[in-house]
Amino acid sequence: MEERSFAYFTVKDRLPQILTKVIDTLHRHKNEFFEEHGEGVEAEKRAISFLSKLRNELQTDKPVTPLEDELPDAALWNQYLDYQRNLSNGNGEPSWFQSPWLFVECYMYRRIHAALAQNPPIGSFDVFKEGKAQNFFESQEAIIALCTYFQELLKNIQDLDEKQLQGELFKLLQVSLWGNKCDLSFSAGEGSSQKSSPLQCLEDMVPYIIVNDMERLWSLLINAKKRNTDKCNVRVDIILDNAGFELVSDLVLTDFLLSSKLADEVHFHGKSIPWYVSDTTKNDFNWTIKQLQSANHMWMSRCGINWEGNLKKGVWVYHDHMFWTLPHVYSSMAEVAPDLYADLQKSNLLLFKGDLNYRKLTGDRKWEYTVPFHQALNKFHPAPLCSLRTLKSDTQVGLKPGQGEQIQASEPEWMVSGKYGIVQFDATP
Ligand SMILES: O=P(O)(O)OC[C@H]1O[C@](O)(CO)[C@@H](O)[C@@H]1O
Ligand SMILES: [Mn+2]
Repeated sequence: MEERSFAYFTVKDRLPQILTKVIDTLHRHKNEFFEEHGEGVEAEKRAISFLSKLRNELQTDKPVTPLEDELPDAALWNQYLDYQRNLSNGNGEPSWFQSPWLFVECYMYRRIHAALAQNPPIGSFDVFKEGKAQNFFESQEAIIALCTYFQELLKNIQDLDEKQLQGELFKLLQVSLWGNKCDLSFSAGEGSSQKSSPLQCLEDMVPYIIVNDMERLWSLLINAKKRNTDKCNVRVDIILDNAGFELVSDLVLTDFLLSSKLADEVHFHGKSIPWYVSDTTKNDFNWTIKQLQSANHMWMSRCGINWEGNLKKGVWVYHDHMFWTLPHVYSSMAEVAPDLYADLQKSNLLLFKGDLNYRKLTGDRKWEYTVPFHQALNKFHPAPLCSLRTLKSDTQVGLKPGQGEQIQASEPEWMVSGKYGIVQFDATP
């Protein structure tokens, strides 16, 4: 990791802050563990000491050590660690600051998971749950605005012509894109909710979409719809990112795809363990739909009820595969998780949400800005795919010559501020 780079500051400042918050959260829940399980205080102490040790290893730049737990993915992690060691040319064990940013960040979340998973009865406690729920509640107004807009739209969706349908798709794509501003690892767990109405300022934000392939997405979807016969369903997959407002915006987008008959089934991919503070797990997914259902607002609860129905009917399917919480970049998916790769091949379109997914799609390298997206994907191509991401890390490809330099000149922080976004598509196999 380069000293004074964005990666360096993340590992030096942000990751220890996140660990401190996790420790504090466990402390605060001590009594609750006791009341729930009649025990748990010992487990909480053990987990805290494990986490303090982890924070110390990070802050004093100790070697990154193999995982010692027996969780199902431990062997794959340790193989990856071996591979990193070989890359460091026999210079011993790479330390936290000498290892790639993507790897150490993933590794930290995996160790947090181990601290809890190894300590029953608090093994399935999600240390980030509170923050995710808070983000949801603080975005209440925006969620109401979005659900209301969407339910109104559904009333006459059958009567919309192609142009109008395209316009609505573009709106909801943008809401889902900007929803990606609301993640919590970026702010080290400090609040980051959607405060204003998500639909109002879309027009003003168009200039900040620096790669905008929405037209190409539309062509793919409308052509698939026209070709569609009863026998062959159009399937869209969405690789989710953050819970809270972003998740609601993704659910609205995917409901639109079904309701407009641009798609027949949607598959969601979430994380199987708590990840990057705000990423969506199965619990968050179900919790969010339940919250909407029982909300004291007609259109919010209508959304929740419909979505529960979609899951029951099987037109919405939730998956979590351990691959999404491994450190591997996506060009190794075919080899490391061939079952997942084969499943994604059944899709007509893969939507990847968020910054971390983009880093893993592009191998998290410092590419020249003008390198084609297809090249950076490095043969990862299970199906046509699109990244919807606000820029929060210094990887960006597929720009026009001079475009990156021009933005850089007026806004040095453009790659990490979350202010710019992309809708970047690649369909070539
Ligand atoms: O939720 P997102 O969009 O994947 O963003 C998470 C991003 O925030 C960061 O944690 C900021 O460092 C990045 O590591 C990561 O890419
Ligand atoms: Mn995230």
